[in-house]
Amino acid sequence: MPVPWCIQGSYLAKRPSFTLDPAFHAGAYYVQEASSMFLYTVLQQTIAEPKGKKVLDLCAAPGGKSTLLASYFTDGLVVSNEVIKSRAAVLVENITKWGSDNVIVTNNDPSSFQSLENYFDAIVIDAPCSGSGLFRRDSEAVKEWSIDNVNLCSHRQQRIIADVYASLKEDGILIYSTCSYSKEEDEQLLDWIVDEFDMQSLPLQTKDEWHIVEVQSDKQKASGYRFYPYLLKGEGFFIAAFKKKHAGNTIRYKEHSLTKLSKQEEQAVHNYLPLSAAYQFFKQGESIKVMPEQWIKDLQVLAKYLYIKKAGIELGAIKGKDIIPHHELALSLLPLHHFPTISLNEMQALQYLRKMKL
Ligand SMILES: C[S@@+](CC[C@H](N)C(=O)[O-])C[C@H]1O[C@@H](n2cnc3c(N)ncnc32)[C@H](O)[C@@H]1O
Repeated sequence: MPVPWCIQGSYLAKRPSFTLDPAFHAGAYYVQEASSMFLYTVLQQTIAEPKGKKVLDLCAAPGGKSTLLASYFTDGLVVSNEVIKSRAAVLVENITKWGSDNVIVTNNDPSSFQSLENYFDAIVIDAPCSGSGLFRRDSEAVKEWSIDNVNLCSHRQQRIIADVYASLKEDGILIYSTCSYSKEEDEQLLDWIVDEFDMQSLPLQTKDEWHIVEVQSDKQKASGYRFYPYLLKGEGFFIAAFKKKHAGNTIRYKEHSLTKLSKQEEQAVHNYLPLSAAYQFFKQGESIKVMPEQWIKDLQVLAKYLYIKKAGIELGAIKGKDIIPHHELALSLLPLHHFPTISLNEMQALQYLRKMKL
């Protein structure tokens, strides 16, 4: 059954064992909660032309929103950031499986983005929150809830937004969401955004049959959208969108240079993977990576200010005359038609994944 507010989403009749599905390991789909997928509708209504846009997913692990963004901004650049190191590793795994070549994963505190003034066309902040929206399915969330934690989360959310505000361009879109029902993290936070910054709330269109509840912030300055599990098929969720009214300073970004391939290496790699001129190869240590050429300059800028965990697709390494391919290449969405393929049944695919002999 389709998720009504996201064309790519489907409800499953029952939860299968994903770990026993080779397609799951290949990144053919990503398992995520239906309410969160409303992000797709928000994007459609606020960024009708995704081509060439740069978007930051600031609180990205484990990667649900980032996979959705990568599929929406196929001709754009997605910077997928997670501050917690262990969670950033899971994010890298999920983005690798998804296979998009236009995602850069970073592992930074939101304050690191302050130097990138006027840089992003859109920022998604799926904020760390007190989690009351998950009470129905997660008994731990009930035990951990306290009013002190709600206040702590609200202050943290303010700090996070303040940290990245400068990096949003004029007319840039800020999408803010939580999985909390607390007004301190939702409606009151929206008022705080309008009071504190040059931001205009963007009302969204919803269909009556979706049963999403539109709310006004306490001071009536902004619209927000609440998802209640007793009204729709999805968990508790809150989302709102804003547009930045005026630009900050225009600055010249510094760049970190990438290691280019030698002519010989370039030729060997091109023979192995004949991609069009729209792609550029570069080296990181022994590994050869590839990214759309149009984002290479941005990668150089981002590498100057941020800790890059992953950029583009890892092709493999050159060993003498051979190219030793990396598994990431097989998981990628790059055109790989010229490689020989063999068909496996489900059992063989699982055996392969368990590193057993076929
Ligand atoms: C709601 S989760 C994000 C879920 C993710 N967007 C998805 O769709 O899969 C919030 C994330 O914020 C991260 N986080 C925690 N403290 C943070 C902080 N101070 N600044 C930025 N992110 C933080 C958490 O580690 C967590 O990964």
